[in-house]
Order: sequence, then C-alpha cells, then structure tokens
Amino acid sequence: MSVILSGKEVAEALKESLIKEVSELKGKGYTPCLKIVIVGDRPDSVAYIKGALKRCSEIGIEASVLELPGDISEQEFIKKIHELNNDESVNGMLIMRPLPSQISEDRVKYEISPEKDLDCFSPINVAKVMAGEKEGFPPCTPQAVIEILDHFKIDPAGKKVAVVGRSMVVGRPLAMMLLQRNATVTICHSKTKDLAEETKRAEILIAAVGKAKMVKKDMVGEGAVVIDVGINVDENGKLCGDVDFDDVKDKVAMITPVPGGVGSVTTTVLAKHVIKALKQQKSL
Ligand SMILES: NC(=O)C1=CN([C@@H]2O[C@H](COP(=O)(O)OP(=O)(O)OC[C@H]3O[C@@H](n4cnc5c(N)ncnc54)[C@H](OP(=O)(O)O)[C@@H]3O)[C@@H](O)[C@H]2O)C=CC1
Ligand SMILES: Nc1nc(=O)c2c([nH]1)NC[C@@H]1CN(c3ccc(C(=O)N[C@@H](CCC(=O)O)C(=O)O)cc3)C=[N+]21
Repeated sequence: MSVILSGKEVAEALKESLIKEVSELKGKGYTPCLKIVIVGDRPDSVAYIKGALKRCSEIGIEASVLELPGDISEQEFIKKIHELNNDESVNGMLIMRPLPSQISEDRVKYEISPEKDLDCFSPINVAKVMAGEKEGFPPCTPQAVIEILDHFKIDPAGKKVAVVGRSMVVGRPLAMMLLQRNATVTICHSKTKDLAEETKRAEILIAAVGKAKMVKKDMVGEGAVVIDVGINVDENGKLCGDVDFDDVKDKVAMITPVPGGVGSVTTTVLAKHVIKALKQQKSL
C-alpha cells in the first residue's frame, strides 16, 4: 500500500496561515474581497463555486458570485468585466471557464485587469508563469499541485515528470511551473503515441485529462509519485479521479486521492490569491 498524499492536510495547514493573515489585515481596516463570475450554470463550475465560497467564508474573505445569463453577448460580458476592474471594493476575480461559445476566450482574456486576475486568464499572467516570475498569479489548480509537492517535501528538481493534459487551466502552466523547479518535463496529450510508455518512465506522474479512472497499473512506474488532478463522476455517480486508484495503489509509492486531493487545495490557493491581490493593490 502506498502513502496517501492528503490534500485536506495541505489545505488545513495553508488555511491556518491564511486565517492569521486575514485577521491582521482586518486589524488594519482591510477585508479581502473576491468576485466569482459564472456565465450559465455548468455543473463543474457550480461545484467549484460551492467549495470556493465555503473556503473563503472559513478564512474570513468576502466572496460573492456574479451570475450572468448563458446567452449574454460578448459585448455585455466585457462591460461587466470592466465594471469589476473599476470597482475599488473588489480585489480579485475568478472567471469560470469554459465560457459559452458566443464569447471568445481569445478576445475577452485581454479585458480582465491582470492585478485582479486570480486564475491566470490574462495573457500578462500567462507570460509571467512562462517566465517563472513570482508576483503574477499562476492558475490555482497547478499551484495546488505545487503546494502538495512542497508540503510533502517532494522536490521535482532533476526528476522525470510526465504531465498528461495540456489545457491552459491545468496541464500547460503546470508543466512550466515544474520546469521552473528544474524538473525534466514531458507533456502528453490526446495525440501522444504510446502514452503508457511515456507515463511509465515518469518518477512523478500528473494526470489532468478529464477521463474517469483512465490511468491504470500498466501506465505507472514502480515507486512513482502520482498526482491526480481529475475530478470526474464514475458509473455509480461518485467523485473519482483520472487515475484508477485501486488498480495502481500497490504499485506506486505515493498518490493523491479523489476526493480529498488536489481539489481540496485548489480553493485554498484561490483564497491565498485574493489576499495576495489585496496586499499588492494596497502596497501592504
Ligand atoms: N482539482 C481541481 O481543482 C481541478 C480539476 N480539474 C479537472 O482536471 C481534469 C482536466 O481538466 P482540464 O485541463 O480543464 O481539461 P481539458 O478537457 O481542457 O483538457 C484535457 C487534456 O487532456 C488531454 N486528453 C484527453 N484525452 C486524452 C487521452 N485519452 N490521452 C491523453 N491525453 C488526453 C487533452 O488533449 P488534447 O489537448 O490533445 O485535446 C487535453 O490536453 C478534469 O477532470 C477537470 O475536472 C480542472 C480544474 C480544477
Ligand atoms: N477558471 C476556472 N478555473 C478552474 O479551476 C475551474 C474552472 N474555471 N471551471 C470549472 C473547473 C472544475 N473545477 C473544480 C474544482 C473543484 C471541484 C470540487 O469538487 N472541489 C471540492 C473538493 C474535491 C476534492 O476533495 O477533491 C471542494 O472544493 O470542496 C470541482 C470542480 C475547477 N475548474
């Protein structure tokens, strides 16, 4: 049986330090404020928002949701983003993705103010992640993976790391962040030939695919560290990852569970980013 890397444990430790920071800020008359923007009602976004609101309230962050109709025009949507950019009381925004098809992410990503962009939507923040700069906002989920590795003292430097998935929310920025930490990174995707061969070689395997229990025993190396980013629903309606936990658990050295893994850290990182944004905006 492998070691379970509990995201809950990481989230709790992080939460304690954030609670302290917020109470210090409140003592100085500042309350961090988050606005979540959702267009329509995608169930994965709704699930995330529920967790994020709960986490923010536990930490003392003011958080609310701007719900926009699923058929809102791109122009109207941009107007709302500009309003939030100019709203002094809002320190940070999370725009739920994907946006509906009438709104082009490639056009609207330029509209959010980079100082308020907590989940790396703005190309300015993407560039900062690429360059390995510290003061931007990397996306919350990849940052949650880094927090887990740091907490359990797993240093990716010099290691062979495979990231399966190349989305702009998870796989691609995560690969850059691991490269910044001196890992040797292989990025795999749906066109990768012989995926199992690539993933088996990895000392650290990260799955961010969105396919329930896709990673099986024959795809992991003996003694590997497995980080499962996936949040899926299995045939019984239960939350599960991209990795078949029961199948691989006796072959790998360490593994994150789902639920209770990366997902539980993501919302805490979001809260951390709200605080960071307030501090940068007020030069605290
Ligand atoms: N834990 C958390 O807090 C969060 C979890 N998630 C979860 O992480 C997972 C990934 O999310 P996201 O990145 O947004 O998903 P996307 O659907 O945007 O990207 C999926 C990636 O996986 C690749 N892929 C799909 N099928 C295969 C396959 N058979 N073999 C190899 N690669 C494949 C795709 O390749 P290609 O580019 O070629 O299409 C793509 O790059 C989901 O389960 C999502 O729910 C997401 C955000 C936060
Ligand atoms: N800009 C943007 N960034 C995202 O990160 C993003 C997004 N849009 N759109 C939707 C997807 C999906 N996603 C989820 C994260 C956590 C849970 C989740 O269930 N979290 C549980 C914990 C789950 C666990 O314990 O593993 C919780 O927070 O309590 C679900 C879904 C984020 N996404």
